[in-house]
Amino acid sequence: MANDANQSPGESAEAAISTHNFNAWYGDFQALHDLSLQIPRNRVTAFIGPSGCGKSTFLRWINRMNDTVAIARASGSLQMGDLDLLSDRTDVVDLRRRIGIVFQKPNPFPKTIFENVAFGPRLHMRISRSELEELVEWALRKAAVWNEVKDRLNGPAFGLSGGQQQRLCIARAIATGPEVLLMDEPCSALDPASTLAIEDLIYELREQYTIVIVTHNMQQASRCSDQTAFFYEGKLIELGSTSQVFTKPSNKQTEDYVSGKFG
Ligand SMILES: Nc1ncnc2c1ncn2[C@@H]1O[C@H](COP(=O)(O)OP(=O)(O)OP(=O)(O)O)[C@@H](O)[C@H]1O
Repeated sequence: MANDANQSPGESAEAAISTHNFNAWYGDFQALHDLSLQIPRNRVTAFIGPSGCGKSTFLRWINRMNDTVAIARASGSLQMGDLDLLSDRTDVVDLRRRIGIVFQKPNPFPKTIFENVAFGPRLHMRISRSELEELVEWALRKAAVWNEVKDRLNGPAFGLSGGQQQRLCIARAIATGPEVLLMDEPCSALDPASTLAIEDLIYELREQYTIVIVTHNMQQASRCSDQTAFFYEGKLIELGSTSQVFTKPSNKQTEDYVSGKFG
């Protein structure tokens, strides 16, 4: 794997998501301050920073998970192309089809392996049974888990290992044809072999998807991302190509964090 060190982050590639002067609160507590950044299309962007710095909050605003948090509010702009991600008029069901999310702990539905992947397409698309079967196979192949599950598609998803369940969740997320995949510490519950499998997958998937990964694992950010954003106390401190942020950070706080002095 290689980082895209020659790209000027967020500038030379077209932006999939852009935010300007974005602020977010939980009640009176301001969790994010004046964020302005671009997430380039078909790249992997890593969000790093110590616990509580607002990484997940930002991710949750991107696909409106915070709609269920009564005390959450935001200001500023957050756009996917022309689509205003903060508008009350935005169709949130369609938005979540376009922006998939994979969580820290694999969370398959209590259904069969097949039904986990078929769920989203059934909700969003009108397709025949044979088209659905093809789509499920395509998504499971793309998520690099097909060979392990092809003979047990009607078996329970909970019967899979943690790493397999997480790849199943990735298959479920891509089956509806999203443009963006958000991953909130997707490997933190996995063993090293499964982690490496998911990292390889993330790097391959970027050819078709825009990926944002939140991670506490510095090696992981440097292995599988093109650009890295360092957050601290709700502020974006530094954004650059991953190789620059890890080898020549321009900010002292970034340097201390990536070198393990705090966090
Ligand atoms: N539902 C909520 N209600 C109130 N405060 C919240 C809520 N969710 C998060 N916060 C607060 O917002 C701040 C940012 O939290 P967030 O989860 O975004 O941080 P994070 O950088 O993702 O942390 P971690 O790396 O530990 O997951 C923290 O101070 C947290 O306590």
